Amino acid sequence: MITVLSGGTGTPKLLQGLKEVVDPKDLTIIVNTLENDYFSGVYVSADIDTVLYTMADIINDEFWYGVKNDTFITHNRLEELGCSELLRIGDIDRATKIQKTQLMEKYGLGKACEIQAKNMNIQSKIIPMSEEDSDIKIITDIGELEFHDFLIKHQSEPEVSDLKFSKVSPTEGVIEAIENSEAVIIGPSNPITSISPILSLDGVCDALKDTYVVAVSPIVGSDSVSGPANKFMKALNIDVSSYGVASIYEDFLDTIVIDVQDNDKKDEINQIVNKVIITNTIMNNLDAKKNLAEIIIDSIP
Ligand SMILES: C[C@H](OP(=O)(O)OP(=O)(O)OC[C@H]1O[C@@H](n2cnc3c(=O)[nH]c(N)nc32)[C@H](O)[C@@H]1O)C(=O)O
Ligand SMILES: O=c1nc2n(C[C@H](O)[C@H](O)[C@H](O)CO)c3cc(O)ccc3cc-2c(=O)[nH]1
Ligand SMILES: [Mg+2]
Repeated sequence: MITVLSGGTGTPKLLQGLKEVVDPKDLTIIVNTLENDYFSGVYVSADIDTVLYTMADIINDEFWYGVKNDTFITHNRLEELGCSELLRIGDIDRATKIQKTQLMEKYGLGKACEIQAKNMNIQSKIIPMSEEDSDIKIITDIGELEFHDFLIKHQSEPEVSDLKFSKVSPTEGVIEAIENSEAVIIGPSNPITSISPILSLDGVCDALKDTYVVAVSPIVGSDSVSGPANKFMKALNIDVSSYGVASIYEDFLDTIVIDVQDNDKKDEINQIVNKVIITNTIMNNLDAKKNLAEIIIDSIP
């Protein structure tokens, strides 16, 4: 069993490679839920839906959210009705979200994900990190912003001085998945708003210390490959580099995979992480995703 910790863009790219390299039924994916919220009366678990759609091969992988070739009839009509929604939710995507909302209210988010994964013929286990409501605020130079306001309305432009998120407890099965895994892969997701929320769950770090953990850095050079991870790390006075990423995970990390552009960082990272693998980590096509996945799997002792 291999467990993967995931957000909604970086790690899903890796998952497209991983599921070609290992049997999907040997994968358990623990997904960030910190930003989950209701939009237009529907529960949106953005990272979970991206992981579901990625594993079901229907993801819109231009944007890393929503279903490919979806229509936006309801989204556009809501706009005309003066009920414009912050997230551009497609019609097929909305159906999945409506069903998840109903299932969740009846059985909880964990069971809802299990039912939807089964309906999509997904062999891997997909577990939300928590079933509890959480909240994340971005403290910026224009005030305290909701995560999606910062990300979408303000296009991640404001300067960030801090982040605040609520503490939640792990979904049943999260700790057990880590304990029963021969390896845990921390994908190249945002270390602050996608991975750290999972690490902050009671029992996760201790469980990770007892298993083989390999992480892929989402930072290349002194910048994120995409998105605001660089701003969030800077706000928390963490070096915006693959070294900075290694320092976040160092208590339990066995191996880190960094990009060829970070060759000069190998020695300093080797001071805090046992093994440093240098390879191309820019996943622009399926071959690159499979290659990276193979290197990660081959690193498992
Ligand atoms: C908005 C975004 O959050 P989310 O959509 O949840 O995305 P993740 O946290 O899963 O990942 C964002 C993270 O991914 C890194 N990234 C993206 N593509 C690549 C790649 O090809 N290689 C690589 N090493 N990292 C990649 C990117 O730098 C981001 O930090 C968010 O928070 O950005
Ligand atoms: O930046 C955007 N992110 C959108 N996202 C992604 C969302 O902002 C995620 O929070 C980020 O990708 C970070 O995980 C959506 C996710 C969904 O599940 C459904 C619809 C959307 C729509 C948008 C959008 O219009 N713009
Ligand atoms: Mg996310």
